[in-house]
Amino acid sequence: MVVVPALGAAASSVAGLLFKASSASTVAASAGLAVGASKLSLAIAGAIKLATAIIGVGKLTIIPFLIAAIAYYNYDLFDPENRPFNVKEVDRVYDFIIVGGGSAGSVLASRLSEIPHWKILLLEAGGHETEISDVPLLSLYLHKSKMDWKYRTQPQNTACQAMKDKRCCWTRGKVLGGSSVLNTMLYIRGNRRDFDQWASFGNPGWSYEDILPYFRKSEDQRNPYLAKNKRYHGTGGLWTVQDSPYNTPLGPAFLQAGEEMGYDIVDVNGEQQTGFGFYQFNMRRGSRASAAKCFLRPARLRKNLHVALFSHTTKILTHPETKRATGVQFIRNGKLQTAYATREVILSAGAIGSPHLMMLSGIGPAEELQRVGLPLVHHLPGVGQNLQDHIAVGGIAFLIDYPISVVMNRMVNINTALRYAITEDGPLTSSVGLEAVAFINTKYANASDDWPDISFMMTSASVMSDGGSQVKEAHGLTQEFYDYMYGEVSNRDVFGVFPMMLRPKSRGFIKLASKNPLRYPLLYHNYLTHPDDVNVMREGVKAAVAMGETKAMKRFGARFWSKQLPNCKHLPHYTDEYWNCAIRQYTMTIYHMSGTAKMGPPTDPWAVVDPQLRVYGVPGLRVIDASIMPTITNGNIHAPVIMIAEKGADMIKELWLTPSEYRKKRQLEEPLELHNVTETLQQEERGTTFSNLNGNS
Ligand SMILES: Cc1cc2nc3c(=O)[nH]c(=O)nc-3n(C[C@H](O)[C@H](O)[C@H](O)COP(=O)(O)OP(=O)(O)OC[C@H]3O[C@@H](n4cnc5c(N)ncnc54)[C@H](O)[C@@H]3O)c2cc1C
Repeated sequence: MVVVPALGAAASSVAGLLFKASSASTVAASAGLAVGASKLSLAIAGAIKLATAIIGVGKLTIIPFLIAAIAYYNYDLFDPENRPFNVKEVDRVYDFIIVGGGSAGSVLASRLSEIPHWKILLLEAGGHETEISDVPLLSLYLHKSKMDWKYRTQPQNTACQAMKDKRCCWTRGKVLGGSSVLNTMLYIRGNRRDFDQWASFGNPGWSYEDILPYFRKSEDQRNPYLAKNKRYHGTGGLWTVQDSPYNTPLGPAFLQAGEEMGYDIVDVNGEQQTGFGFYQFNMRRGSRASAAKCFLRPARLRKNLHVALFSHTTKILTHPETKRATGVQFIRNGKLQTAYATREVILSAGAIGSPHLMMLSGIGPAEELQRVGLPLVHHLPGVGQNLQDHIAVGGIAFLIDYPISVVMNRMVNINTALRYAITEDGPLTSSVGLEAVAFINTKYANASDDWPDISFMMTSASVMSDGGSQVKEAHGLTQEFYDYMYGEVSNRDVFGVFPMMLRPKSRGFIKLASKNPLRYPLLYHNYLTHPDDVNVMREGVKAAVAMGETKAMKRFGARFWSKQLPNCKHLPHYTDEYWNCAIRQYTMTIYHMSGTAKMGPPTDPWAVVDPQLRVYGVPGLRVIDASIMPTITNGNIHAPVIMIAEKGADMIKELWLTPSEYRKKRQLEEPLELHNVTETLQQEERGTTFSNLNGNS
């Protein structure tokens, strides 16, 4: 907890109000406790100041009250497992330097610092997460805040035509925990074929059977029914996975709609991906379980881990002859500083940050570096290429007749704030209304493959549910577009479906804008430039609209908000031509940028890292984050990123520990469940069935 000595008037009065209103006033009557209470009061006021400074004041009037309530009722703010310490001074030399304390970087710092004789430095450009970033319903308030890098793509005419300047907003976390602090916490692992395909590209060790133990390793599955399925799920890991504590009647209805459409109800992270199911979330007791919280906090007392916040890395240092990565330069407290790594530098700066930093350090396409006047260290044409993302179409909403959906001005009030703070449930634990998921096949997918090409993200809310205050801003929609399309249905009860295209064939890229490390790179999304993507996306939209016609959804009076989009009005509604135009207007990123430093064999000229995630031609440098995906996985990518980091950490240990040290560590780590799995597999080989363990049955 950061305590800010000079209190703002609003902060003090909310903290005071809370003390008066609560039974604590009686307790505080005792002199000893009064001291503690005044410390708590200071802490509450400090938390309010910090969170409002980061997120912005006045966006939501309930915020100061909510923070005060959380700080007051939440014992874990004072728990020893609190935020990691931010080192005052960075030492000169470490064994490993990790650049970027995001999803992957948090896992790596945690796992590598398990080895007491290794000294680790974690450099993060942002600061700490706050009480407000913990609240699932409010995650959209974090977009465009100080925790967001606030990237915008270059204007292109294939997508995002309804956005300001025709530029898509690419939110990325600039905070310890990275994008895991801003994301919607959906826990989806992808499809076994994704990883088998990675292996088939020439990446041994990355097949589904190879990587499945790493998913289980980090997982702490809190749904007892799913946890029984030990082949697919782990318990006792650092990363909590739980069901949503809050659902509306629309979630179960959506599953019934799936059955009407002929799909199974499945555990989408289990045996079969195709089908409908409730989402699971990376939450712990209703609050965000960010990568920083789950992986770094348990390591905060380790002396061999130095976490340096507000440290913007500007360059990877390399040896002039061997090209070996020797350290990094970074800006902290306005000063350019240097730290050296005796073993490895690991880039975990994300799919934009990692290739950007490589190019700034002379590692990338030679002609690109020459263009901006940077000296070449190593020519690697694939750096910044192969950019992939998942897109959906925004604004697909269905009006309903009952006051049951997530309408923000009804959901966020003093009662729900107190309920969240005291009982850790209620509407504020809803991840912006996301409730259920479907993996379906359009006519372009082979249904017998169980490799669906569209995912429905079902929400009990849509763009109009907050009266145009946050979603519109986060997505960068123009005011005219919002007013024309949704003005008349602002704050009405609706549910929404985002049809997300799972395996895009279009590829974007990242270029340097300048050799100044503080200037953002140029981002080219290239969405919908491949005709197959247009076809799949269009069919996905048609399927989403059809879903609203099921009996299960009609029970609520569901009717598609069918107003024609301003740029497509000239085309007959509901035709393929109309939808082909519509998908280019409110094109919505699902924030899954990946692939910009892809893994591949030495024979692949576009590969940036080898299957051990070591950068080709630059010894001592690895990339471990979303950038290394050769192809994007079939679903939201956070769980795969955590898996990549778990596997990456293990490969580093295997290289640098002696074989006996490594074996000992693995034996200690291997959780009980893995033994059970081996046993179960042996039983299966002997002919016993698996069905009693299968969460889908
Ligand atoms: C709004 C949003 C919603 C999402 N929702 C979901 C979801 O519900 N489910 C899901 O599966 N996925 C979701 N994702 C995607 C998922 O969160 C990301 O793919 C994942 O977090 C990426 O992890 P990473 O480690 O590659 O990068 P990040 O987590 O982005 O980490 C990169 C870190 O590096 C730091 N950094 C960058 N450059 C530098 C530098 N030069 N010096 C120092 N530090 C630097 C950054 O500040 C950041 O902390 C979402 C993402 C966003 C943004």
